[in-house]
Amino acid sequence: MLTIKKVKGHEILDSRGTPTVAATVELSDGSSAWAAVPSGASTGTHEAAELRDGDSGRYHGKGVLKAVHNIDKELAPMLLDMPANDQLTADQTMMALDGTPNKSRLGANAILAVSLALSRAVANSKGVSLFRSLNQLGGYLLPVPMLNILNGGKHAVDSTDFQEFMIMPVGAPTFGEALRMSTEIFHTLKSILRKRWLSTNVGDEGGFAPSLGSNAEALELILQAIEQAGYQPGSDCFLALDAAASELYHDGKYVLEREGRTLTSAELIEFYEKWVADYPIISIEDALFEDDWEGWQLLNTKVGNKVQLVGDDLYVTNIQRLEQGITCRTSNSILIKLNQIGTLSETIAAVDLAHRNDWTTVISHRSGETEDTTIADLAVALGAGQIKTGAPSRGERTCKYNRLLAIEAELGTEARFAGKSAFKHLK
Ligand SMILES: O=C(O)[C@@H](CO)OP(=O)(O)O
Ligand SMILES: [Mg+2]
Repeated sequence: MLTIKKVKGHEILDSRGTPTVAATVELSDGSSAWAAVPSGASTGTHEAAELRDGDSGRYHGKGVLKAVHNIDKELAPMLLDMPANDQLTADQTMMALDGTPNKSRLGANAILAVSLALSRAVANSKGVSLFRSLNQLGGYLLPVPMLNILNGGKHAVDSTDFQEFMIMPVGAPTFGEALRMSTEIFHTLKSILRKRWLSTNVGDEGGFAPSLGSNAEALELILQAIEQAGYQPGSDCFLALDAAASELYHDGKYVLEREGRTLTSAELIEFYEKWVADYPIISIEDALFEDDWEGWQLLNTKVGNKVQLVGDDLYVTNIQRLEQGITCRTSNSILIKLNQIGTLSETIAAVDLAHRNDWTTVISHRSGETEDTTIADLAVALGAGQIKTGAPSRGERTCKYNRLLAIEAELGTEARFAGKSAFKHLK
């Protein structure tokens, strides 16, 4: 029987230059693998608890070093000699050892690093790519990329209120063509910004972060870029947003600083209704505050049949919150982030639950990333249909897109691009 022989934690740096956790797992047949855990800036309150050092970059010994210590001294001895092929038991063993509902004792980041390294080591032992090792569907669907080409909110200083203005090249025939189309639009946007003397410096996720007077201006600029690059907005390429509205929510209202406006939940919903009518928007993520369940319900009744409504901070990849969302019909889609929940098994369970209920899923990076490309394989393995992993301008983002290109090449004629089929409301 293939068993776990060694588990080791490491401290590494993420793309913001802050410490993060990685782990190596070795198996009895000599196979081994490494995996790293990213970090968020606009984190949801209900996410699993990580052991981190904060944004100051100063080490206080309680954060990542503690997580690494927990891997070496608690998780490693517990997992030693356990069967390697049983991911669920390994994950459940780590959760039981942690003993808290939100993984706060050992750290969700410590547990996730080991969980992912184990799955990668098993794929190496089988001699197959991770997406094949994790696939239970029998077919391979390449995701539509959701590229954040204009960064605002907590990911950039002095830009837009809304955090992410994204493009989705839904009309492309293949993943490779979708990526080519997106990079053409990205470079065209750069030249449009330059001509207007607007900044072309990039934010945390690689998108531009110009200082703009309104949020709508961001949409207008991107629409121009799509057209100037030679594509048709609303058929070749759509717009997508992540408002990250929990960050805008203060004392029960939503503050749009760039526009000097403070809106109630109902007013913000009207704002979205108008945008959905005026612009080719295919998806809105975190449109409202993470605990504004009633607002989400109302929004879903108003525009849920015209646009994908994605819950990120709202569900935090957590089965219980997702179940509540399905019951209350708060949206029609969920963002999936491994480190919001802390194990591979729970992440897969959340995707399965969403798909069984005819919801769409978007596999996502974090704003503080690493070179780890697991999410690219996961998106294909689970047939998610969509992946969100930033702009094509920073290595920690392009490595995920490049991994998808490699997967597409490995699959050859077996590869199918999700395109329009990834969206229920376009069918
Ligand atoms: O809000 C989000 O969706 C993410 C990723 O884009 O940002 P962060 O990792 O900062 O939470
Ligand atoms: Mg989000």
